[in-house]
Amino acid sequence: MALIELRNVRKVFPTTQTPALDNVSVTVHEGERVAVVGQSGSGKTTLLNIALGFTSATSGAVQTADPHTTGLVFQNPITSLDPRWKVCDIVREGKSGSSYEEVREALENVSLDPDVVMDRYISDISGGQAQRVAIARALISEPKLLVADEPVSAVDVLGKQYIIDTFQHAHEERGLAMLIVLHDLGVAQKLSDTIVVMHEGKIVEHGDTQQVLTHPEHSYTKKLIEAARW
Ligand SMILES: Nc1ncnc2c1ncn2[C@@H]1O[C@H](COP(=O)(O)OP(=O)(O)OP(=O)(O)O)[C@@H](O)[C@H]1O
Repeated sequence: MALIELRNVRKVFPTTQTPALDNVSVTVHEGERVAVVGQSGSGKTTLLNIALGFTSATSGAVQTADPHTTGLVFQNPITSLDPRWKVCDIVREGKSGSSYEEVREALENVSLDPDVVMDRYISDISGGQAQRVAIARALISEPKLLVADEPVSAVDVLGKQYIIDTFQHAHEERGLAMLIVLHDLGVAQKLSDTIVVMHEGKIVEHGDTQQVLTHPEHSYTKKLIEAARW
């Protein structure tokens, strides 16, 4: 069953002439992990916003994610989380009626020490820690699907590994499906079954992640892989 489906989607923002998305088709099936990669401005965030129903498509067919079974992680944890809230309240917000123990466990699952961070304000933790708090909030309700925009961008190498482990664990244990925007092809390789390569609003390559990354067909994908070696 499809959790998200975009078919031949086109998006033209009123203020710009060039389409942000041009004939884009992406499906996320139950238990499937789909990574969207491409350089800045290629349309990745627009694709997520349409998949979530936050932005409407100019044309094409869209089955949006079910908000009741979807966890969300936005691009910038510092601006997407209210700095006046405590960590424990942010995480609790992810599941109404969640207990103290559940909040502690959700923080432990992203390798944050609840004793250290629970009562801190978002303004008093690092960007990388805030990103992990956002992930704890998204996963506390054990959603079927995770939609995330650059969830590892603000974290250091170790933090990145913790997050990869958390996502992998949720996928293996309970079949978490994902639609995830990533800059880092190495992370995409570890975290996705299917990869979508975007360039200037178009999908230039789309298929099995290992196949695409080891045998890219499009020159743009080859360039991205080449650039990632540095
Ligand atoms: N609200 C908007 N109004 C007008 N143009 C927009 C709007 N949002 C995005 N765009 C344009 O659509 C194109 C795709 O933007 P989008 O944010 O989807 O790219 P992206 O791949 O997510 O980039 P990044 O990696 O920098 O987040 C860009 O040219 C951008 O300027």
